[in-house]
Amino acid sequence: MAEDKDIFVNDEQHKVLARGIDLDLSSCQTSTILGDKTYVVGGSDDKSSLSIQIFDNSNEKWIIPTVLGTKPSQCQAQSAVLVNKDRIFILLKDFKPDDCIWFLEVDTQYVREQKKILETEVVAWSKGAKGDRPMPVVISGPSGVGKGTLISELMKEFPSTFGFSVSHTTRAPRDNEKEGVHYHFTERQAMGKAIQEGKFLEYASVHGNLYGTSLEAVEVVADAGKRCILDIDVQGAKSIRAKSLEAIFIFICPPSFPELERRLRARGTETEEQVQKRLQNATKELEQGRSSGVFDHILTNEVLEDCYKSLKKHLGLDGGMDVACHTSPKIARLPLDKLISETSDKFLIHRGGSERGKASENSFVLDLSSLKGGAPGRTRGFNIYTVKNSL
Ligand SMILES: Nc1nc2c(ncn2[C@@H]2O[C@H](COP(=O)(O)OP(=O)(O)O)[C@@H](O)[C@H]2O)c(=O)[nH]1
Ligand SMILES: Nc1ncnc2c1ncn2[C@@H]1O[C@H](COP(=O)(O)OP(=O)(O)O)[C@@H](O)[C@H]1O
Repeated sequence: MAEDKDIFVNDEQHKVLARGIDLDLSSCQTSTILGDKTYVVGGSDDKSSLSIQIFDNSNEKWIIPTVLGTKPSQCQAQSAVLVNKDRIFILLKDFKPDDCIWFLEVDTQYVREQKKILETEVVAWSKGAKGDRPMPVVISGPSGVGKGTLISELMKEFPSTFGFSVSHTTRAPRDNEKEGVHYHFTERQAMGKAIQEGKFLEYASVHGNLYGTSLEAVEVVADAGKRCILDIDVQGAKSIRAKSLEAIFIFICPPSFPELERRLRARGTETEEQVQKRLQNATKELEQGRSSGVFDHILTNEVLEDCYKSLKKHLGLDGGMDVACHTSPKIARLPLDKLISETSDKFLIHRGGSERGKASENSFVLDLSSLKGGAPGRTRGFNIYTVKNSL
């Protein structure tokens, strides 16, 4: 094992910072250097979130960056270290094991893109999550074609395999719809703000209302070890495809236009005006669905049972087993009072009180060598394991 390099901010790294930055060590402020910039995390009076400041060593000025992504709340950073030369790995204090690993991206592709768009200094939070994300399923099709019906059949038959991505929408709830189950019903202004803050994977204006998939909606399903199903329109499917998010894209067609109209009216959930709007949009959606090249499979929902069978076949579910795509992440209990040490892209985490620099049974290795994903979503693909004394 390479020699441990102490990166705990309270001592060694503090010395590196002899450039006029006084860290507030009582509030566990950490600092990390990348090029000319020193990223200082934590230490605000507001204990409800971690503050971030950047000291530009080239002109000795402080910068308050725009902070994107979902931030950790109510916490103090215990340790921080640069990984991959583009993000700061941050271990939080007093947090549950599943919640203490975070990444503050400072120079990833996402952050560089956002800097260009926003024309300001940008950093982005991404929560560390164990386990890989099973490939999501995107289902699109015109209103009334039977998407919801097919999805609820899948969820009923395979409750451990699938989880539904609950979208946000500005449309009013229908009588049978529940907040947080069918949609997160929201005000346009609040949704616009959340979109600006980078919290959405995609969004689109459909039938006069705003609809969108938040990153959180997809990640909570993946966190539960389930395969995410998204019921979104063609524009949303296109934008997910463009982001190269690995997914299976399925488009559902009606057997005929009159049958689509019959189903939509028979459902009885829309006013006449809304039915007309949905039917008008259906022509364009059907054209785009069939010809856009976005969809991997195009199914016709004539007889429900047949279409459902065909859907299952395309999803590799002919066997009918209901199993989670991966078991819930088994995470080694991370010690609280801890120090971390770096050995290339592996980090040794010592339980407080153990002799520093010596691996013990109380030590853990955090292996970041296969990091995947990142802001504005979760960072996945790392491992945690205990260290044997022989290391
Ligand atoms: N782009 C996008 N479209 C969505 C989202 N959620 C729902 N939609 C689409 O919005 C359209 C209208 O949905 P809804 O009002 O529930 O009506 P329904 O399709 O008749 O059940 C449908 O095409 C949905 O697939 C989303 O998060 N993003
Ligand atoms: N294959 C089918 N044959 C007849 N009716 C269907 C079929 N599939 C769905 N339906 C009915 O059509 C209506 C619209 O289906 P729904 O799942 O709400 O569509 P979507 O979610 O695409 O808007 C519902 O009343 C549903 O019961």
